[in-house]
Amino acid sequence: MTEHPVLETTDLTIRFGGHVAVDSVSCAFQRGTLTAIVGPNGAGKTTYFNLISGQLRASAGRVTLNGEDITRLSVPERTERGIGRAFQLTNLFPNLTVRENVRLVVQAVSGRRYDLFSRAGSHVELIERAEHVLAEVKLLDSADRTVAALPHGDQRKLEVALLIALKPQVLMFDEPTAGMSVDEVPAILDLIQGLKADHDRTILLVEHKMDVIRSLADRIVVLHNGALVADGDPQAVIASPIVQEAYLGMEPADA
Ligand SMILES: Nc1ncnc2c1ncn2[C@@H]1O[C@H](COP(=O)(O)OP(=O)(O)OP(=O)(O)O)[C@@H](O)[C@H]1O
Repeated sequence: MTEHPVLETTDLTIRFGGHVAVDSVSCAFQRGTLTAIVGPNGAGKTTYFNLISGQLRASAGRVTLNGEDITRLSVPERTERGIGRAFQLTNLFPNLTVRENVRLVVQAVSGRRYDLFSRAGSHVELIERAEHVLAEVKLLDSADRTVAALPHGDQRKLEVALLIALKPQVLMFDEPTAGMSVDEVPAILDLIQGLKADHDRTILLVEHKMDVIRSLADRIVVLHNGALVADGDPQAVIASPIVQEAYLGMEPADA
């Protein structure tokens, strides 16, 4: 029996004036999967993400999380329910250390969710939880450095750390390797690969780079002109001539 999807969009649509940027997209995301959302520039990928995370409000259709309709909820309300989006965090404290930044988020989440259960929110447990998050993103060695002194790649890792400290059910990455130098890319890919080890997580990834998609995705969804035009197993989607030529701009030989 198939599990109920964690996240689902149904006929999700947004119009900007006369332009339909996301066009009646129906798609369900299962727990424990990583889905890459691909398509040419302007296909509607980021807009689709914005509709899921709440930065934009839909013109029609709905978004549900564990069956609850969240279409009209604000970004913080969606975050609270478990939608986490990486690289959108503006709340890094540059003059605090990596560890202090992580502890602040862990503490804030703890206060939010466990305030009546003092044991769960005890000081020792918060510290341990922060160390666990730091270990997961492989930042223990840099934990005492101030954020301002971190290399760019480590700042990205810290952003992932703050995301997972929020304990989201759905983790969204919009071009996580964009702007990275070639030597920084493998670490962030390893990190995202590692996030899949926790099978409670559902990961959505917007990405252009085929090698990244190939190494991470369990499934590929293709958007074109705002509409969902292909959805399935990565190999099959990548190999399909229509997708290669029309939507990914590749020659079949590149696959
Ligand atoms: N706030 C907005 N107002 C008007 N048009 C918008 C707005 N946001 C996006 N669009 C339009 O919607 C379409 C989809 O844009 P979107 O950024 O979602 O595409 P994308 O697939 O993420 O592209 P890219 O790969 O280049 O990032 C584009 O035609 C874009 O110009």
